[in-house]
Amino acid sequence: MLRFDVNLSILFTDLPLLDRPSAAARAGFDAVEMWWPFDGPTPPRAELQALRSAVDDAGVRLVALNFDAGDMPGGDRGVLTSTDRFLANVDVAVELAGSLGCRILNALYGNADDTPECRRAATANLRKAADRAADIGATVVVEALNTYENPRYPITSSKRAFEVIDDVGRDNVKFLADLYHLHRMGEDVLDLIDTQAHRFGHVQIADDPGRGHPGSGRMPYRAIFERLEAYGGHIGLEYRHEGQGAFDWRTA
Ligand SMILES: O=C(O)C(=O)CO
Repeated sequence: MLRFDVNLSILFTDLPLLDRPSAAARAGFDAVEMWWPFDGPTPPRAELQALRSAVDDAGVRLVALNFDAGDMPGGDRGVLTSTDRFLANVDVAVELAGSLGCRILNALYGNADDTPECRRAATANLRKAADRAADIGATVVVEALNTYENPRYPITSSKRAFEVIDDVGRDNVKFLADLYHLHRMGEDVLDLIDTQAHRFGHVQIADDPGRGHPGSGRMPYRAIFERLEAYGGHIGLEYRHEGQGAFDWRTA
């Protein structure tokens, strides 16, 4: 049986952050995920507690959380190679995730040049994040993004993401298979699932073109969902929906 969660950083965005968990629950979702929702790596404890309460009170489960990734609306896509900022966030993010039973933490690589120096920093910082995440039994995931919407992001294929993961060499560092980004980059997502699903730490979906709900584009979602039955983890709904809330195509 497929388990879906809704990404509250791209859906329900017509509502204030703290109202989104309960809106997701009312829409029939029991699991949520989000990009780092705070300004900066170390928000005030009161803001962290307010988010915990909003998730708990809504009766939904946080199943995935991004580490601090900078100004996402402004085009940042991670701070992994900005060592001081990334490491300042690791304890905070892991503590927040742990307090909510969240076991997936997404470390976006950042708009960094793919130089040997950046690769060394990313590898070292992912190891630190992985070792801290292991304290709560969590997995750190590495995501590939498409170049059309993320022109400065260097991890743009499953192959390059697997290289990053292999360099880190930690069992709890795995791949975030965002099928929309990968399909937009021309990857055969059906073959990827067939051959690499054992390396997936998390899956996110949207349709291509348009990044709308499954069925709004040309991706083979019937075949994708058949193959994901064996995956077992949550599938993050990370699509755009122009109306209020989240369009739940499953009930369409
Ligand atoms: O920035 C995006 O498009 C993402 O998918 C981040 O997880």
